[in-house]
Amino acid sequence: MRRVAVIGAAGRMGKTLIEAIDQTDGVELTAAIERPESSLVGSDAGELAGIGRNSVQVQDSLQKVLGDFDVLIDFTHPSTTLVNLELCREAGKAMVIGTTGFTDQQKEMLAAAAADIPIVFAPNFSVGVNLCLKLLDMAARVMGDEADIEIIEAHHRHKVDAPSGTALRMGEVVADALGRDLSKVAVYGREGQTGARDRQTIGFATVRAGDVVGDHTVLFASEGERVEITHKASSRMTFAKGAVRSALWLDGRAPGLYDMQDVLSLKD
Ligand SMILES: NC(=O)C1=CN([C@@H]2O[C@H](COP(=O)(O)OP(=O)(O)OC[C@H]3O[C@@H](n4cnc5c(N)ncnc54)[C@H](OP(=O)(O)O)[C@@H]3O)[C@@H](O)[C@H]2O)C=CC1
Ligand SMILES: O=C(O)C1=N[C@H](C(=O)O)C[C@H](O)C1
Repeated sequence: MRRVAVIGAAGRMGKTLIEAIDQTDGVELTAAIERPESSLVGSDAGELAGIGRNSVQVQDSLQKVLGDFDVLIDFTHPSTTLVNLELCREAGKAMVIGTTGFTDQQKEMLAAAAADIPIVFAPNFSVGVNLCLKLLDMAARVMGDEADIEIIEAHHRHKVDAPSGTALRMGEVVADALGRDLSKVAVYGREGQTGARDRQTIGFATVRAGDVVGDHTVLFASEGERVEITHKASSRMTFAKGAVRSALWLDGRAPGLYDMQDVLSLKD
């Protein structure tokens, strides 16, 4: 049985992860952690997630429970994840990281830690989005030189980073396929007298509204036709199931930085 800990246990993803672990054979929730100031510390993690009592008490520190799990699932905030990363690295614990909003420098810290522990790090753990990444590579190679490329994403009002990690990854996949450097060609929103569109650019547009779980569209628009590749998540369970699948996949894996494409065997 794979022993799994969830940090950010009271968050939107934390609660869904606890439910997904409960629904999956071969994994067991052995620790749940929240911010020390949280009023939910000490509560029952199963009750918190709405699945009934599971006798896992929410703890106020990862350090206290380092001996109690094999893999940590972390969907929190970049600064929190980086602290957890060092603790897991020292303790030799595997990690599944779903947090988004890291800077390039912070991503390098994840890569450095992966020299010592196995980590699955992905901006989106759904099967559908990872399939879309493959389709985007193909669409960019076929249409990219002729088409204007725009990436539109929508999320719930509580999301704190923009564009979404998924939208940025989609941009990277398209830019890589076309031999472009995303940091040079990305345009994050437009306003005023912008001038005509530069064909090389990849545009991003962000919507934040209500309870949208996560919508992404990549538009390839040329003269006379356009292709739109769209993914819509209607439940966080799709992300949670992918993260739990990753936790199982990490069992016995060598140190390294992996992503959901590795877990799904989608790499060439
Ligand atoms: N890769 C993927 O497939 C997906 C990624 N995400 C990403 O996951 C992250 C979390 O999203 P979401 O669940 O919606 O956000 P929430 O704000 O609902 O959850 C984050 C949780 O982490 C807690 N937390 C923050 N700091 C600490 C700490 N030091 N110790 C323990 N717990 C802590 C927060 O507590 P508090 O509220 O008190 O701050 C909160 O409960 C985001 O970066 C989001 O983009 C989301 C969905 C899918
Ligand atoms: O914050 C969210 O909710 C989500 N974040 C991820 C991202 O930034 O791409 C994935 C998903 O779309 C939901």
